[in-house]
Amino acid sequence: MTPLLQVKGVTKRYGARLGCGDVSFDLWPGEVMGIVGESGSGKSTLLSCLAGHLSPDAGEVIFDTRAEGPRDVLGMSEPARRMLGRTDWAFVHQNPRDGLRMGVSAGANVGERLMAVGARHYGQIREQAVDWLGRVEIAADRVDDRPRAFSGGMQQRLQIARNLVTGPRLVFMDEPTGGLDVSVQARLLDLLRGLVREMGLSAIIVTHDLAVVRLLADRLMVMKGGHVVETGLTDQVLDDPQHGYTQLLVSSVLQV
Ligand SMILES: Nc1ncnc2c1ncn2[C@@H]1O[C@H](COP(=O)(O)OP(=O)(O)OP(=O)(O)O)[C@@H](O)[C@H]1O
Repeated sequence: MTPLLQVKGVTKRYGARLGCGDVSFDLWPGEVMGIVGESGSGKSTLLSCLAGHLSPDAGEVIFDTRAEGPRDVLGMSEPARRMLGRTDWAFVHQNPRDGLRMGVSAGANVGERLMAVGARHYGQIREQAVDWLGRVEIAADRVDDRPRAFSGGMQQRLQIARNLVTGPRLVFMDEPTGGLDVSVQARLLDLLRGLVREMGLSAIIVTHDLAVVRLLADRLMVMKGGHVVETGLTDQVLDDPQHGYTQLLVSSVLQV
């Protein structure tokens, strides 16, 4: 089996400051990788490098594309990478406003992703959009409402529907439950877990919240000061942390 994503020695500096240093791992089809660490540990920098939003100073990111097999993401042209972002990849932002079009209806937010991959039949697009709204627990009679009229939790669920409707192979998530009330977070996590399992999604999830990775991630990477200090199966790392920093993180002594 070919890894879905191969990350080799990814390093990003901001001037003299290290964003992330020499990060390497393979992500396998259907696998969910969690990236945890305190604020400033390099999680977002790494995610941005992997998703092609930032150019690393060194390293390779190779993605097994549906159309052409393994391709070097960093060497791709911008249009090719944008196409990947509309087809094989999805990105769920912490703030739904960064991932939604606030000026168009909920149905259009979901439907336009289908159109971007070639869907043309209006009736079918609308039907699929309503179906997806239902899957993220948004009632069909809200299909014509704009996201602005939705609560934070609903906006996040809409962003998830918009991202998953085209059946991506890899979903990047940046603090998907951040900024939501605790009760809303729990519901969203349940929903996400159901979708990840049902669709056999591969995902990379950056979070501060160990409960999120406990529920969603098969494997965990712990970052500190831009470096990966520990990696392993989620339950193993959380139940029997080897690195002192992970032990602090798990015992919640560290404020993350
Ligand atoms: N645009 C930037 N310019 C300069 N330094 C940056 C920039 N973005 C991040 N950094 C630095 O890179 C390091 C890693 O930051 P990064 O945002 O990746 O961490 P993080 O783990 O995602 O933190 P948080 O959880 O707070 O988002 C930090 O030292 C940060 O100050």
